[in-house]
Amino acid sequence: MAQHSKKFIEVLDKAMAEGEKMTREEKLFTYKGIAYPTTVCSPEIFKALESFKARSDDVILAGYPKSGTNWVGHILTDLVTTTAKNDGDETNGSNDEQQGEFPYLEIGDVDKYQRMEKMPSRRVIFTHLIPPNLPVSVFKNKAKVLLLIRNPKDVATSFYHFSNSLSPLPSYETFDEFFTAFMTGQMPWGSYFDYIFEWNKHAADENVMTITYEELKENRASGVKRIAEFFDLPLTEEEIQGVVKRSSFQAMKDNSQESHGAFGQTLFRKGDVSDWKNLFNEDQNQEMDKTFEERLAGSQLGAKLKYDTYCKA
Ligand SMILES: Nc1ncnc2c1ncn2[C@@H]1O[C@H](COP(=O)(O)OS(=O)(=O)O)[C@@H](OP(=O)(O)O)[C@H]1O
Repeated sequence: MAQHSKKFIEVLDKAMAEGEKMTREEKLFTYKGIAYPTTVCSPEIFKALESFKARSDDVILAGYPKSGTNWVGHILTDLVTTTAKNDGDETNGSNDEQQGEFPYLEIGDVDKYQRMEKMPSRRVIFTHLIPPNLPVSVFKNKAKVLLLIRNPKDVATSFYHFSNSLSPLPSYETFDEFFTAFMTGQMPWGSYFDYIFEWNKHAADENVMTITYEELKENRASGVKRIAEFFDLPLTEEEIQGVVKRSSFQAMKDNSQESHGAFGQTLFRKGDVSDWKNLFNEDQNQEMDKTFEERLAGSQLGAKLKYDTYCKA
């Protein structure tokens, strides 16, 4: 099944071609104190985004870059599309394929949000944004949000390799150089610690469900079932197993040329837990452990991340 497709590949191919021609300094711009890639975001889009009207039946996925958003986005799209087909409705679920929109909310053009008003329910929407930068209607209209989080050492590892393979992002000579940027929040979409800190304020909301990359790796079937229940998507056991099968790392990687084009070769890298052990040195481990302890250790999301299990050797 082609979950993404033409529009998705078109946006990414264009970004990669533009990125090739840019200097390091040109690749990011800052909006309200947070950096974003120039090739896919702009201050004009952020202004237009304020007018976006969320619906209570929207299916929203929130995750910091490199947390596995394409993976869980694929699961969500598959769940919504399967439910819609059962209802005899072939028009919703795969926004991108059928509606021609890029699934990440903050990526697109200034007219995107007007077009989205015409899209039938249920719309599947991904975002890397923190709650204060989301349109107010998301919380006001009680849209359901699935919050995806991943242990910070693997997020940093994935982001480092991604930055060095993808032309729209600034690259780094050494992991140490990247690590400094990551720890000081000089990253596209800002600091991961700020991200968790801000989302933690909504972790107890009844319309927000949190899932971790690691628990999904541990037991995909159980995670898929929980997600389907949260969004009231009534699939049969057989249909759930189909979604589980189609969302394995290997299945998605094998389908990546069709789903993500050239970008897929960079995106589907390892899909593992603990790859940070191949990159972090002792000083970097200590520094991140300390920052986690100071910023997130006592919080609800901090506990969900199971830092000691996943980030300590
Ligand atoms: N099916 C499946 N199973 C497990 N892991 C998967 C899967 N699909 C993608 N991935 C991994 O998710 C990481 C990319 O995260 P994102 O999709 O959020 O990246 S992006 O910010 O949107 O570019 C990236 O992690 P790393 O491999 O550690 O770099 C992908 O490999």
